[in-house]
Amino acid sequence: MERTTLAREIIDTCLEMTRLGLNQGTAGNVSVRFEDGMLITPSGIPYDRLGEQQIVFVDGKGRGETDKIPSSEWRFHLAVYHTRPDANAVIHNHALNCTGVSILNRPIPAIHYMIAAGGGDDIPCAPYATFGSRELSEHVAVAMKHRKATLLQHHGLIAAEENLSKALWLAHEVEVLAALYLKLLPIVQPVPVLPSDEIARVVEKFKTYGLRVER
Ligand SMILES: C[C@H](O)[C@@H](O)[C@@H](O)C(=O)COP(=O)(O)O
Ligand SMILES: [Zn+2]
Repeated sequence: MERTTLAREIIDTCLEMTRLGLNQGTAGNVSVRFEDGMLITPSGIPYDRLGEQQIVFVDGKGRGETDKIPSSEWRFHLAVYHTRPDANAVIHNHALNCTGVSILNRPIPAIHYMIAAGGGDDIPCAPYATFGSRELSEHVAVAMKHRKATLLQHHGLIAAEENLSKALWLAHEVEVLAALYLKLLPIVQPVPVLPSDEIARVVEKFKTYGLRVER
């Protein structure tokens, strides 16, 4: 797809993320895989002021464009593309419930079968490191090796998928799971979870979900 079209899709995704209540202010960032690197939102610019020309290209080695400042989190976006060949879009936000669980420094367990949308039986929580740091990108690479989404301790969420609309859908699903988990925690501990073999079954079913008639 052409660069300007992808840049527009990135901006529309950012605006929709805010409309859905998944983010606030200039928090968060969005990218898509492009050529040997990625197109990514610039740092610190409100989404409703973004134009296509402000979206930044960063190559696979982390070299950006001289006249633009890429998101401070370009390192972890690149780390996800390196770690997950299936990912073409990465979304980061500070969704309230995801961030709440991240502060507790725990993964979201298999409280509902939709956990499988993240590729396994939990949404992990990558250890804290300063925003924008190489250390944070290394934690993200580990957490995302076997998952499509991870919490970032004391920070927020990352979701990666084959395209932007699926990545946004996943970010929304994880936020719903995080909200459910936070509601249940004061009522019952430990919160009941589904067994791993059931989640593995659902992960498999999701690979063809909506693509063929179930028999
Ligand atoms: C301090 C930043 O807001 C940090 O939280 C970063 O992770 C973020 O979400 C937005 O930073 P950019 O505007 O640099 O993408
Ligand atoms: Zn952030």
